[in-house]
Amino acid sequence: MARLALHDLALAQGGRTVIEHLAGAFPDAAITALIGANGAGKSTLIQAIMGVLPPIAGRIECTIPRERRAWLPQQLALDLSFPMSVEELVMTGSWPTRGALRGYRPDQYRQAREIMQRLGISQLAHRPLGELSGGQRQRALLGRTLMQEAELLLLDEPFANVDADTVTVLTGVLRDMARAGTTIVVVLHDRDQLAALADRVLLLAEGRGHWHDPQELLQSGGMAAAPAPLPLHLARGATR
Ligand SMILES: Nc1ncnc2c1ncn2[C@@H]1O[C@H](COP(=O)(O)OP(=O)(O)OP(=O)(O)O)[C@@H](O)[C@H]1O
Repeated sequence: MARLALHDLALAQGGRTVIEHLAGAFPDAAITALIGANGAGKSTLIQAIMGVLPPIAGRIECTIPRERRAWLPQQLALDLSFPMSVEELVMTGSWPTRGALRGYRPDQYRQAREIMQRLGISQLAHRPLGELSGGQRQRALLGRTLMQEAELLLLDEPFANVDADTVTVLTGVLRDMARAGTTIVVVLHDRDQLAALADRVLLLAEGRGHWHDPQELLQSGGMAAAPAPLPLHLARGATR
């Protein structure tokens, strides 16, 4: 049985129903792309899976322990004025399992160094977060989830405002994480990114969810040619 499944789920925002009768399982050790027009409810579903938005009906079944669930919010949602270096941010990935007050072991520093190297940010280890570019910041945030050894990773538009090199690095790391067993759900808008990443697709439209095979969806013209966003027939179904 899949480690993350939705059962006749309904979600609301500000008293208005956004999604209804959503059911299905996210495949383990695989990447599911969450797509849909603006306002279709992608971020709402991510919030519900993370447990910060209670369902108004149905339920979310998740057997992955809370300390192994990680969430990369949209970049705009982050407060980066907090004085912290890249290395310190990556190290906080050990907090959910080890606690914030216990100090770090030498092997954890080693692990953080390996992660920063994998992400190409070793030279930025002692740089404050506030001085990073969008791409550098996104690499550091993904580094934190690697440190956490996340088994469920939710990402909300991780490629927005990042450079092409970062897209390549992040894509490789996400594929490796899925291969190693992580269940990944990623909000995407771009056809090329969907082709490069997705093993499965959950399309939200008209308040409902539709599961697709990515190749079938791409071949059927269900997504516009790159790099355009989703086609209008999907946007029309949005419930904003
Ligand atoms: N805090 C809130 N209070 C009231 N309504 C909200 C709130 N957050 C979102 N909504 C509404 O809920 C609906 C779904 O929003 P959501 O952010 O989940 O969409 P989305 O698919 O992630 O959109 P986008 O692609 O623009 O990020 C929209 O109609 C939105 O206006």
